[in-house]
Amino acid sequence: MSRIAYFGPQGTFTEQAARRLAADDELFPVETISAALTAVRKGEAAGACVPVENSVEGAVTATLDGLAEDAPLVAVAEELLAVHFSVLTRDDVDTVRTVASHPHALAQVRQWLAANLPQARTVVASSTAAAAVAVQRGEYDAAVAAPVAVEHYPLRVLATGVADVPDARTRFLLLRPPGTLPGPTGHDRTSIVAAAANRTGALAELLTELAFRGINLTRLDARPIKGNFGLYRFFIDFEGHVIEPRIGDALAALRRRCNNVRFLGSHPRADGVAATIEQGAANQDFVNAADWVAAVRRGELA
Ligand SMILES: O=C(O)C(=O)Cc1ccccc1
Repeated sequence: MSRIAYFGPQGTFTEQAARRLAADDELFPVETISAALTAVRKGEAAGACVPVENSVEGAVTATLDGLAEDAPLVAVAEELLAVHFSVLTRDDVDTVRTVASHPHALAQVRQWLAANLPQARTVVASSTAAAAVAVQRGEYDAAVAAPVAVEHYPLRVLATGVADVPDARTRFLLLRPPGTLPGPTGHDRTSIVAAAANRTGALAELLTELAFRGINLTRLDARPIKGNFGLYRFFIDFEGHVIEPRIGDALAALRRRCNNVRFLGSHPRADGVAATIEQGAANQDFVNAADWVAAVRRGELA
């Protein structure tokens, strides 16, 4: 049994994801995403569970920035959670004047708040569960939190199943130090981050290397490189596993074009969607083509 840090405190959506991703491990909460990554880098945790993207608000920037900087970590598994919120308050609150939550949660209930608590001001908390703690302490009137939060923080449930977008989902990663990779399944995702050069077509060249090999992208995010205004890192997720010939070939090409490519992991997709294989771009096509070149070099074929 190993120790896994998760973005807490207790009762976050991330804790629920961690329970699924590391069911046999000892989980412990930390206050920020950055602290979860640091715990792994310092060897205080064998892994970390953090949110990475959301179908309504997009990237979780603390996770992306944390993965691009400092010692490398790799994603070995992911989990997808359907996200519906509960709105929690204290018994002594008559009128809700302040509503606290994680920025991604507030963004997903904007319309509900406008319709149901129009008088309330929103306040950002470090996580949904941290907002529940703050309400319990009397700092704010209500929290937008995960349904499980009431099991940890005895608050009054004002509303359940709150979500402006009914099928909103958040994806979470289990991150570990570089080591053994999970095996390929046919429904994998590979993630990289690269700082494309600041010249015409640099990003297009990276993407073209993937497109040429029939590799389907699943996400593209840009993040500023701090301290270098106007320069960006690109986080690129695509179908496939680094062990596959077509993916290995693409990664080698990206590395040729850009020597700061960082590999962020290959692992099974939580939604089980199988990789798209384009005509002439199956792994066997890559193997056959390499064999053909080898035969030509041996002088056996022309
Ligand atoms: O704050 C939490 O509970 C988290 O785990 C982050 C988050 C916030 C909003 C939606 C999904 C995950």
